[in-house]
Amino acid sequence: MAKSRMQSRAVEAIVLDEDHMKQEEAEETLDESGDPLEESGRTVDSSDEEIEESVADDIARFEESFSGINSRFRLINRIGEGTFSTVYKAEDLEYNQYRNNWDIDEQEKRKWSSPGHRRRNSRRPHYVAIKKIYVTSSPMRIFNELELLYDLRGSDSVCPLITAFRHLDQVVAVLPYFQHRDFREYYRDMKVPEMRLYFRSLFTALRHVHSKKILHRDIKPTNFLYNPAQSRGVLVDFGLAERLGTEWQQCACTLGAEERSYRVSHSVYAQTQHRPSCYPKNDNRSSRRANRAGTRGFRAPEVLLKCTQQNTSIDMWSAGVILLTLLSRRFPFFHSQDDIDALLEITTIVGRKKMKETSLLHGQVFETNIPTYSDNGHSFEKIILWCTSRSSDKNSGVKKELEDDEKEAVEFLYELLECDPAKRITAKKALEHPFLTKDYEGSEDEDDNFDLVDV
Ligand SMILES: Nc1ncnc2c1ncn2[C@@H]1O[C@H](COP(=O)(O)OP(=O)(O)OP(=O)(O)O)[C@@H](O)[C@H]1O
Repeated sequence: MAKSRMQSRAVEAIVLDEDHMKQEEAEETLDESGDPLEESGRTVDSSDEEIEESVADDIARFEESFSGINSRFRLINRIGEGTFSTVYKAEDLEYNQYRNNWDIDEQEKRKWSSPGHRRRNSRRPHYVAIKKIYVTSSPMRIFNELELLYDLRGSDSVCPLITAFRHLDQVVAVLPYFQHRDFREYYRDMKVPEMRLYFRSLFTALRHVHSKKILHRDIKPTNFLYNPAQSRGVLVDFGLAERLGTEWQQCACTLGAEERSYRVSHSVYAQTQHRPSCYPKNDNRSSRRANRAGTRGFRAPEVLLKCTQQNTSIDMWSAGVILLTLLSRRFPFFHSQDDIDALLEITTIVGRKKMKETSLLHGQVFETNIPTYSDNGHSFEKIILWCTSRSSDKNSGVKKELEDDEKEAVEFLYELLECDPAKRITAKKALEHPFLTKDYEGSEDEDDNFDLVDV
């Protein structure tokens, strides 16, 4: 009888011993995920294509250093290189020895095949993605990723963990290989009806993740492997994901409106409002600490403002940045060097007034002496028209407008790129939004069977 890998192998394979745990002290503290421009994000779909010599050398080194990997997998190519890992495509040589509940395609085929055929072992090659997590990652971080992936099993839209192995200090995670197209190949010409399909798939994944009270924290195109031909994508890379409520400390954003405004009106900031901006010479307050992990350009305002009670809505903001990218045909849309830059980029759009309000919401003060920021910012309609070279011509008096379906997309965009996390749309509600329900006959996906918790 075939064994299920998750039950029989992963658990015994991942033994992060005490010595290994101690390495945590030497942990790298990198919390910035890959640059959206620099990531390779390539997927090579034909399995036996010529590979570069440097890739072949890299594969040979990996096979040599990870004893036994050759007997289980035939490494084919390097398909991704991120900040925390290198991902290889490989053929699973032991496929027929296990129960492969994760293999939806195979299960679908078996469902329709004759009983005799069903008993026979599958002869076609089965591909997996082997994620070699860099040894500089802390054992806790690796364990966290594997544990969350295990908790998220059972959803079509989250790339499941098949198994994982450790050899000395090297950990590899084995995932089903998901054929997808590189975002850079289609973001310039994706039509609005295709965007509806893309986001239906993305929010189905996020609804599942959020229903388990997990924040992904790194939503960006390269972490959502989308196959336009199947209108289906899967979420990958839970390396920065965390459970809701991890290391929370009270932030002003969760106070009632009355209490918050009382605190603001009695703050040091309020007392210095009528004087020119001044700052204490020796400020002995400890600086605020909050999880800022994520990728530049995709971080929500509350992450940049170091909110200490971040929740699943940070992923909805990042999804909004993807929609803005698709509508504006600009990738990456935001290209900040640091958090201050990132806040200023958002301020350019939402305006100075909104950014001040958003900052106060989290007990922070936003001041800028850059004169070009307007108080009210610019509408997304205007920005999209600018970005797609459709600005109105003042001389000829021709006023350009967005197409009707783009206007619907923009309405949805405002719900995603809402600065106040409490008002931002949830994944569950997003799937009920007219932008995503239009022309869509009910949902048949298995994710509907999960207990949903509105967060
Ligand atoms: N299951 C999979 N099937 C196909 N390709 C995959 C799979 N998992 C990962 N990849 C490819 O590898 C790339 C890197 O994977 P992943 O994001 O998990 O690594 P990472 O080191 O955490 O990356 P980053 O620094 O971008 O966050 C992906 O963008 C994708 O192109």
